[in-house]
Amino acid sequence: MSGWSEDWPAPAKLNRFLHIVGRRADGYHRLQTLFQFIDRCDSLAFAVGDDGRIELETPLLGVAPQADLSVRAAQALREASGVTAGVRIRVVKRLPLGGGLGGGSSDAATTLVALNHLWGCGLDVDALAGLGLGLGADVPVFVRGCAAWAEGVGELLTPVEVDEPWFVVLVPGTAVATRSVFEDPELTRDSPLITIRDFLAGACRNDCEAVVYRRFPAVAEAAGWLGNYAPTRLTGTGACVFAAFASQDDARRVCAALPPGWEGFVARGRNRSPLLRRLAAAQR
Ligand SMILES: C[C@@](CO)(OP(=O)(O)O)[C@H](O)COP(=O)(O)OP(=O)(O)OC[C@H]1O[C@@H](n2ccc(N)nc2=O)[C@H](O)[C@@H]1O
Ligand SMILES: Nc1ncnc2c1ncn2[C@@H]1O[C@H](COP(=O)(O)OP(=O)(O)O)[C@@H](O)[C@H]1O
Repeated sequence: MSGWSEDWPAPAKLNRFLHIVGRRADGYHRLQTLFQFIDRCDSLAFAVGDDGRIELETPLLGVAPQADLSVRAAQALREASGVTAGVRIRVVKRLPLGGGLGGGSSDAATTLVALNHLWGCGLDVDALAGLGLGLGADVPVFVRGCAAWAEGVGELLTPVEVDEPWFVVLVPGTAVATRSVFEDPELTRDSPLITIRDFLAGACRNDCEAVVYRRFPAVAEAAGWLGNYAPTRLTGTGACVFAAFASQDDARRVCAALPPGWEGFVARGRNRSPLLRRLAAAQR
């Protein structure tokens, strides 16, 4: 086995808005959303081996190693590329599970991009994004690494450049299962299509909020508290909520005022994922 690689970042994302605009024949919901990265990341390291085994050194509580999205990504890449090498994977987890920050999807994307390089698979970014889509709807945007306007179930991506504010992100102590939100009979499923111009004019929201705030009072309470400082929105299907601020100092002041026992952090919006910079450095 070779030594451990240096760290590879797996950033979180925010859904700056999320509209549900219809449903596919297979029951999946068609969305419109804008994905932007934030500079809050899990960190992954890899030790390539020649015994063909894919192993996770850092299993998550409640997730079997074989079900971990980093392991599933490594397996998918090995099958698609035909390489016979193995790998040990180490994840320093900073992103909450079931928080709507896409941590699992981002871990999968970073594994695909890093191992494509470390194993020398030679797949191009379209092939990696295609593999990622088989693991989760949010994986392709993390593989491509550009903030994006997304349609379909999140796989039809158009890169965008939008403002990169400082955000306060609150992490209510509860995980929201994406499936349970999409199954709720009261979910809005018929939002009209909007344009990027509508988004820029502020004509957007997150259609999951009513359902999530009703079912998870702790999320509603977090949104209510942050809403006293700035317009607040749910990311994805939650549980995290966020608000934008003009400066890091403004965002820090709000975070410093969090009630005791509440969790939150300050992070900067990013149109380019730090994963792209890391890959470029590895290729130099
Ligand atoms: C809606 C988003 C927005 O970012 O929510 P978050 O998960 O980030 O909160 C994501 O696209 C979520 O993508 P992902 O987290 O990969 O969802 P999956 O695990 O594939 O979906 C879990 C279940 O939710 C339902 N589902 C998911 C996505 C979708 N567009 N329509 C659906 O109906 C399906 O029943 C699916 O089996
Ligand atoms: N490496 C991983 N990191 C986080 N969650 C994972 C991972 N692998 C599998 N999962 C599973 O995926 C679920 C959703 O993960 P996550 O991406 O954190 O939430 P969300 O999709 O709400 O942003 C988790 O609750 C967990 O069961």
